[in-house]
Amino acid sequence: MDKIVVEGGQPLNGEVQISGAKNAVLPILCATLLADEPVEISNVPHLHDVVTTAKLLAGLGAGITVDQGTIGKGSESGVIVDPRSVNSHVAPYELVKTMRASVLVLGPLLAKYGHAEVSLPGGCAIGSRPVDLHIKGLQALGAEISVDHGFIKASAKRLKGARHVFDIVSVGATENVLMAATLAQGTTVLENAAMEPEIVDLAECLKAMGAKIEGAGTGRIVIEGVERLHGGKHAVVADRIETGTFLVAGAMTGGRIVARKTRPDTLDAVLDKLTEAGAEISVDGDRITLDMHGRRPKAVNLTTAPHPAFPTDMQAQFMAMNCIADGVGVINETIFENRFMHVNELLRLGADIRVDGHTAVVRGVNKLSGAPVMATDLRASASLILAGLVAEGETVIDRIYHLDRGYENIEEKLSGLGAKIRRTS
Ligand SMILES: CC(=O)N[C@H]1[C@@H](OP(=O)(O)OP(=O)(O)OC[C@H]2O[C@@H](n3ccc(=O)[nH]c3=O)[C@H](O)[C@@H]2O)O[C@H](CO)[C@@H](O)[C@@H]1O
Ligand SMILES: C=C(OP(=O)(O)O)C(=O)O
Repeated sequence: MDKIVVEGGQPLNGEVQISGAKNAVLPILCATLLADEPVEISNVPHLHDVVTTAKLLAGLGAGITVDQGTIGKGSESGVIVDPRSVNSHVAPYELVKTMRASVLVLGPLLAKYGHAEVSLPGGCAIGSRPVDLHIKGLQALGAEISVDHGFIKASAKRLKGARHVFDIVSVGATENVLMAATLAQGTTVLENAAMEPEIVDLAECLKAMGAKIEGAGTGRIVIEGVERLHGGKHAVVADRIETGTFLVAGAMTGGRIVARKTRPDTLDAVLDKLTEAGAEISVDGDRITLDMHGRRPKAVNLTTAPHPAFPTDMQAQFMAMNCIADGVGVINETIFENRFMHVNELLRLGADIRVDGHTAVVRGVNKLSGAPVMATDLRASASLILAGLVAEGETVIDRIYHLDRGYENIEEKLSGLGAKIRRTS
């Protein structure tokens, strides 16, 4: 099994190109099922989760063409999905269990073909992650849904537009119901919808396919159903979590990082916290420059909450920063019940962290010391790399397959900024 070895102590300096967002490309690939013609997606990051989604779509019968020439090189890598040959409506356990976002084929299959069977995704390291809100939202549009032998079985002649209020804000449930509503009869109004930039990007792609959507990016999305969606082209939005991860790497190491081809307007809460930590941040078009001028970061308090508040997907990385910051930082995780799996591993590197329920109190120490650690989930893996970048000696991170789900070429990108990092098998 591959491991990542990081030798700490180098301040990071230089430019890094940000990839397309994992959390945008996955729903967008699922949305292509709604079309009657091929859909061309560009700025597709080369990630394990993208490969899994492509396998899932291919398993349903869709034609997938990958631009092998450019994918993974950070240029305009692309995927064309031709949904005309779809002949199965079943998402099997083998694929869904490895990637929860597979449940996002439920809404599109149901809306387009009137029938879908999708394996229940089950829990994962960060929490139980039920899909009841997805089911309730689709039922509000008239779907008949049962959960049987571990599968969600959904059917409907044609979905009907309705007003639906989500009990709590859910990114995935908003996406599933939004996609389904594009082909429903009549108007759907989604209240208490998630406002994440990835929802906006999905809506942009759907609109390029002929969908009629207003209000994406607000808590109220209005969708006027259409008879059919055509083919289209869409470029995936930049990954705000990848951007934030590299900026934290710059802040922790006292360096200067330029993140380019990103979307600064999607990162308000993260940039505010980095400024609070003492970073000088400047924004110029699609570039963000972070300069620590060699300073040690100051500890920050933060509470995760739905967008536009501080993202849970950046919590572990900021915890790593607080570990070596000046002062005490209090971190409240309000989205997932078990998203402190990285704490025990950070403790192995010499961090001082106390956890009480959903709160972690992190006292900054003068130095961390390298040790073997184990990645438990995607962002936990990123936090361990960040900690390794400032730890004395070598940090060896095991189970890095989590990392490959969501970061494109992370070793190459960090090496390009001066980090001493390598992958071993
Ligand atoms: C592929 C993708 O885009 N993943 C992101 C998405 O996950 P995901 O879409 O799974 O996260 P949700 O926004 O749905 O989850 C928010 C909260 O709602 C709960 N919930 C959700 C659905 C449901 O039916 N019932 C229910 O109780 C969850 O357990 C969680 O406590 O948003 C999360 C929150 O920003 C991010 O951390 C993930 O990176
Ligand atoms: C939790 C995450 O992803 P997923 O929902 O795909 O597990 C993440 O991107 O941090």
